[in-house]
Amino acid sequence: MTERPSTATGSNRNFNQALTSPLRPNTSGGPGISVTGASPTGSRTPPPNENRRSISGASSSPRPKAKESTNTFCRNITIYGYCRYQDKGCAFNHDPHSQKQQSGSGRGKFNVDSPSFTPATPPKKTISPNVADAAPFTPKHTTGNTLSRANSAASRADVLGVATPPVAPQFHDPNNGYSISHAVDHQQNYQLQQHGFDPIGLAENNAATNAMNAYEFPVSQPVNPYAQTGDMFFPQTQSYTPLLPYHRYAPLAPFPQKLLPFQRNIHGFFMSDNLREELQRKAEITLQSLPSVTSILPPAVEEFHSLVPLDTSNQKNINVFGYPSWAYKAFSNEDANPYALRRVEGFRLSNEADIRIIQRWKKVLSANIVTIHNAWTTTKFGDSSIIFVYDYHPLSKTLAETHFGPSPRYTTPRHSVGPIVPEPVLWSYIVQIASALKVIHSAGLAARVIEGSKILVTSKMRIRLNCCGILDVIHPDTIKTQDMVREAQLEDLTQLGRLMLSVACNTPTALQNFQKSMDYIRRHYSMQLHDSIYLLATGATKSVEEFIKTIANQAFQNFDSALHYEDSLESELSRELENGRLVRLLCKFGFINERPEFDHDPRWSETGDRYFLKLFRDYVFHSVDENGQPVVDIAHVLSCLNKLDAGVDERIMLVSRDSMNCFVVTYKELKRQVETCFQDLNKNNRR
Ligand SMILES: Nc1ncnc2c1ncn2[C@@H]1O[C@H](COP(=O)(O)OP(=O)(O)OP(=O)(O)O)[C@@H](O)[C@H]1O
Repeated sequence: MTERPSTATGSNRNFNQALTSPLRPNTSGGPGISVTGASPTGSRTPPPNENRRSISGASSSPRPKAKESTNTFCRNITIYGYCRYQDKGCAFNHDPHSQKQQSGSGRGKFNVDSPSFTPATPPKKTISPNVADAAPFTPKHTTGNTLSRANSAASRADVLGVATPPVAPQFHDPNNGYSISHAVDHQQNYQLQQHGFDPIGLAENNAATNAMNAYEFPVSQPVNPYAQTGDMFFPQTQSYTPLLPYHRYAPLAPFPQKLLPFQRNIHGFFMSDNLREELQRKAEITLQSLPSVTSILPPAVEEFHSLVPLDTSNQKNINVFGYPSWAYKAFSNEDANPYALRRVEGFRLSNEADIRIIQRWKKVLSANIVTIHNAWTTTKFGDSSIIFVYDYHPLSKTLAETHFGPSPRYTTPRHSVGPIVPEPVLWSYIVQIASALKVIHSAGLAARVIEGSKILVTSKMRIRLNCCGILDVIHPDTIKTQDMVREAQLEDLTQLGRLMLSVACNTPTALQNFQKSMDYIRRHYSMQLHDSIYLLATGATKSVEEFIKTIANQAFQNFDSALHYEDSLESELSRELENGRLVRLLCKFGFINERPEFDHDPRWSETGDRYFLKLFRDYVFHSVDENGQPVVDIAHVLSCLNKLDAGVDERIMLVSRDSMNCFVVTYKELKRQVETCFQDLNKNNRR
């Protein structure tokens, strides 16, 4: 479908009023310019005087005042060449000669019959040499039309994210010889009157219209295209001032593949499949539930319900806490969010004050610690248990499962004598755990859970200390004094060394033969890593601050990797940014298109502005090529929707399904129609 310029755009003002029936050609020359000639009814359009008569209900031409009747020439004669009421009581003047005299002698000095103007002195034919030094003309304001022209030429390039040079405005309609530049000028004048410099026009405009102006007057009229009064899809934000054309994609670095400037694959528009899959799996596992008939768990514990066990084995292990412990996922009644409940089985709280230390743990916030929220005792499990509430991290595994489980992440490489676990992985673990310990020790607490089974791997290289605070509640005697806390902090560092020894040697029993394990590390890793693990594991490191100084170079490396990862996530996010807007737009279309009835009007979605939106939907989704084959082109869809959302001035031609009518409209007008229709639907539904 080719885009055709409108043949008249000067009288857009009455567009909405003119659309009483979509099938009636728009003879007023509004933005929906009809290209058909005949009225659908085939009847003659009544003369204006006749119209007036039928509306007023009188049986003859309206009776003018006495003075008017003698002077005023009948308009029916001017327009139709005759007046059918001339001899039936029409009181206007029907004498063409008297009219000529009137126009010749009366109001206007110049008319079509006036002789052409001939200057008395012929103009000088030479141009002053000073003209060459005159300053070049620079337009004061950039208007939307400039943008529109560039956009129409770059329609596909826009959506493909290809930079296009500005296009010279060389539009011409060969059929009627009407230069589009005239239309553009009319349109421009109209816009200037309506939105640009006419204060009344500005005052009358609503936020939706202003939103469009953002693209016409990017510098002088910065307004928020998202701010639309009373629109639940675009909540109003005051502080945001857009200056860019929002319908164009601008990909952010880093770029995973090197493509030529004109190339763009479909993944360029959306987030990567891997990330999408990971997020979807996390969502899926978060929402997983157990059928209540098969569950032996209580239906609810305090405010938490829908408990799902997280343990992968049902063996009771008392190694860490001295009591068996179990982990469950559950949803809160209060905020509907998922949490991880840690139940310590068979524990009886002897002193209420012991549980208060959780208040101090709640304030320990670190990216490498699983945040604790609450703790209480319960008998809901048929025994006396204590429950600790933590953040839930879906799809996480413990460090022990990751490295020593049935399917470890790192295995002995074939034909290789190198280390099993890469050194950067070990440094990443060390830096992250040291960072968590720094926060905990600064708060005057000790972690006491530096164990493979109590460290969660929540994404590829991201680890968090789990179960912090539990030992402080169930064994309060071990941290009664400052010295005891200090000792526990040193023990944290020793445990870190031992854990890293095991991970580096890829066996949980590495400590049993300490010397042999250290030899392995010396052979396969750097001296810095060897020395760090040795000093930690032997208890020679006296504080976490001291330790952090010795690994500062590794901490910076880790920091740099984290920033790179953040960049790539931001790049992924930017690809989804536009999609959110487009989904909201499609939702609006869904509300409007094909609506069976609104306001007791079964034809609502087929008439007025809605008819244009229906044809636009056909243009976007139901186009066919020259062979009648459906055009399934997502770039076309994205391009159209983005331009509609931005409300650009580019024109498109919409053709009715029977091909009997076609209309030339701009995206800007369509956008206004979407807003109007949606607000109509929404006017009684402010929730
Ligand atoms: N906060 C949490 N968010 C999500 N999953 C968790 C959370 N805490 C624990 N898990 C998961 O629950 C499972 C059991 O955790 P747990 O700490 O009991 O490990 P374990 O190996 O069973 O240890 P133990 O033998 O000491 O009971 C693990 O797979 C772990 O990933």
